[in-house]
Amino acid sequence: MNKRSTLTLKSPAKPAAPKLRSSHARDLKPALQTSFQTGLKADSLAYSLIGAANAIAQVKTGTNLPQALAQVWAKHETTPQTRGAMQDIAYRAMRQLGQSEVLTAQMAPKAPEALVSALLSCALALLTAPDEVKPYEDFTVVDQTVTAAESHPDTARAKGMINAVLRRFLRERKVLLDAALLQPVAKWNYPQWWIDAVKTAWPQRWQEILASGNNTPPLTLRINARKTSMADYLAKLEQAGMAATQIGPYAVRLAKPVGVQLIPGFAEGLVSVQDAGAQLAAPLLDVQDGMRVLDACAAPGGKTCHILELAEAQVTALDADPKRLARVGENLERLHLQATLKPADAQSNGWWDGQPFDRILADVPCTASGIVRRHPDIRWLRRKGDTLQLATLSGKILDNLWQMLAPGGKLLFVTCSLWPQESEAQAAAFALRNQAVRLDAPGQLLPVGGSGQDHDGLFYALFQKNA
Ligand SMILES: C[S@@+](CC[C@H](N)C(=O)[O-])C[C@H]1O[C@@H](n2cnc3c(N)ncnc32)[C@H](O)[C@@H]1O
Repeated sequence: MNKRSTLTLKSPAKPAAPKLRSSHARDLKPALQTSFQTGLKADSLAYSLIGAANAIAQVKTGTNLPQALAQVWAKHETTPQTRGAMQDIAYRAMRQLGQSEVLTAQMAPKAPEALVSALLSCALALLTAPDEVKPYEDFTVVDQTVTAAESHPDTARAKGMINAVLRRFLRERKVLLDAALLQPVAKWNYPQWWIDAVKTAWPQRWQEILASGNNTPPLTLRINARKTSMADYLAKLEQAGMAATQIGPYAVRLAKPVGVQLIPGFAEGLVSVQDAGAQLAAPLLDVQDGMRVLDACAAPGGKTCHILELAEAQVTALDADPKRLARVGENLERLHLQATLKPADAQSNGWWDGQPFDRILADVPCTASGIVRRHPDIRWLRRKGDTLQLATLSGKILDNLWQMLAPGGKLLFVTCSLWPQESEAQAAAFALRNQAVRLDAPGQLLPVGGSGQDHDGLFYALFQKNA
């Protein structure tokens, strides 16, 4: 039996009657019924909408979006197309969440329950998309959102309200949007504390930074210098009919993002996917053949592999998360490279053999506020206090690693943060505490567009230990 007929069998013509909760009282805040099978057709927009809404509702309770989507996919029948549609809707919804929630508050008679609110956010993200990238007709979105609502016990009672809200939005779109956009959270689509933090840190460029975080990211590749050259790989892309631009010594940006399975030479290890800003790390570390190198926060291994593509070094790749460390192993294998993998805490030295390292890369855990265009859920998951907590952890990691650096050796400190507390202030305090010599490095790279610039927000500081 083929996949399609399996789907049809599982999909009755009429949605199963939703089971309503015994209590619908708002203050009980019931857990989401994430496993409920809706009976919708897996290839319908309604199915994708309720799946995406489920993921968004989970993000609101603290799960990151990739994990939330993976959970939805694990519990519900999906095809690659359905997963693609759910993902697309969920990412759009995250990028527009501020606007959608303000619009919902304007139109809904009372605060909707979690899944209802998430479903409305998914629908509104589709309805407010600019015409040129609008994936569905407005009337289809409204009809399918109501069908989705009807199919699930957490939303069925709100079906009428959802219908009324979406139809009102279509009738009064301009007035409603004009009013909503007076609120910064709706205009910029970030929590207010985040907007304030960007304004404080980057008073001249805060608007550009916030706006760029709502763009969809490019697909940038890193050429494997061991296996190919920029000229040869660009020719290969041209042969494959894929338009691309060189945007760094090893960086190529594809005009149109595609799945990795469609990238020429990916499986053979000719290229990897890596942001152009992240590709600065390995060259800055200045690794020479034969050196002992520690990549202290290595997973998933983008920078580990780049280091090994540039030099025959003895690399130890450390990460506190063994599952993430396994991904370093997979990447090394695809690229035919070798490193010693250590699941361990970079704050301690219990795992260290006492032999100093010539180079240390400290790509420390941080708020990831510089990579929100790739991870639009981060802004809704983070809390203001996270910055200080993560800066304290990374300060401990840096001080510990410094003990393991050979005299004359170099340590490269990297974050993908926009907050100075995690980056420049941390670098300055570290240099002072350890009498580290500060060498030339880019410092803060802001994730703003412009000619020749297309990278995430990263911070680089390079230190040398006195010989
Ligand atoms: C920014 S990511 C590293 C990205 C990686 N360098 C790359 O280029 O692919 C930070 C990593 O630090 C790891 N981490 C967090 N706390 C750690 C600790 N105390 N010791 C070692 N690794 C840690 C996380 O598991 C995460 O994989």
